[in-house]
Amino acid sequence: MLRGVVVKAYNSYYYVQTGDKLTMCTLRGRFKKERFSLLVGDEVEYLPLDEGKGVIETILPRRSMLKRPMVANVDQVILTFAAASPDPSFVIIDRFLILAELSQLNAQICLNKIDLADAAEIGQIVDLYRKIGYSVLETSVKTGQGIDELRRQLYGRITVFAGPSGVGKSSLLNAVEPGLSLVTGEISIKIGRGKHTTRFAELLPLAGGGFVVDTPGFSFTEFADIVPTELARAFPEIAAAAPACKFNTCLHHKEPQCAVKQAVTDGCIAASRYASYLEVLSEVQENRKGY
Ligand SMILES: Nc1nc2c(ncn2[C@@H]2O[C@H](COP(=O)(O)OP(=O)(O)OP(=O)(O)O)[C@@H](O)[C@H]2O)c(=O)[nH]1
Ligand SMILES: [Zn+2]
Repeated sequence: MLRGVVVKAYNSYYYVQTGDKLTMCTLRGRFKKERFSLLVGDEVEYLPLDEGKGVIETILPRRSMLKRPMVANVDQVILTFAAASPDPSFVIIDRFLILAELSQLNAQICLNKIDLADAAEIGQIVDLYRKIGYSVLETSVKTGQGIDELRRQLYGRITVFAGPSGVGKSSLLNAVEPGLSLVTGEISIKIGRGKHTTRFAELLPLAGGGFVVDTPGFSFTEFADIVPTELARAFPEIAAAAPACKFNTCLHHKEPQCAVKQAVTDGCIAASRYASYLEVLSEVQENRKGY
């Protein structure tokens, strides 16, 4: 029996990667009776047959599951932004972070095109997010800065790259591993019914082990599903301050004796983060009125 990771599901075959070998597997019949849905990212044990074929006998327990796209065992999302061209925006960074947090993904920030930016300005952004507890990697495909570190972050893990269009996601991946081309495109961060992608996710294996999820039009669970009182959970520093609010249903907006608003006044919570929180809160509240 061999062990591997399902990298692609197509025409009732599961393509299982073991080292640099790809095996075209079918699923043992009993799984079909159980209506078990095997996902890209699942770890399996299979019996190898002739001609690069095999039969999947065991599915190992899942560590995590991302719903849209359906991928098992995603270890991290690398939220990529540009230090310039397009200019970074706090609210866009925060929107991506909210979506990652609500999908319970371990989020890292990558600030690319660092060669184009003013160091002091970028330092402010980097410090703000590091203080909250996010890891921020500064990279440049042009000068090679941070590429080795990014490569180390990817090895041995299943990673989703996300971020606005044109920030350099494909370029970064190509710098990490020449020849690997990611089908990218802007994530839908619109409110309401998002676009559905019909193409299934696929895992791209990296030479040093680990995989990158190739997901065109990738969208996290959308804001539409959020209950207003749960939004604060997507902001680690707001969630940390909230227990000291007078009301346990506090939305940190108009309520009196709000510890979050106090922390913003004291400078403990960044004003830009609180502004992003309020912006998304009002969208979430507006959205729920339609139901
Ligand atoms: N100066 C500079 N330019 C970069 C860097 N990384 C990428 N670029 C350029 O930025 C442009 C966009 O890069 P892509 O890799 O296509 O961006 P993407 O995020 O994959 O874009 P989508 O496919 O639209 O999601 C290209 O012209 C790249 O050459 C960098 O570190 N520095
Ligand atoms: Zn409050």
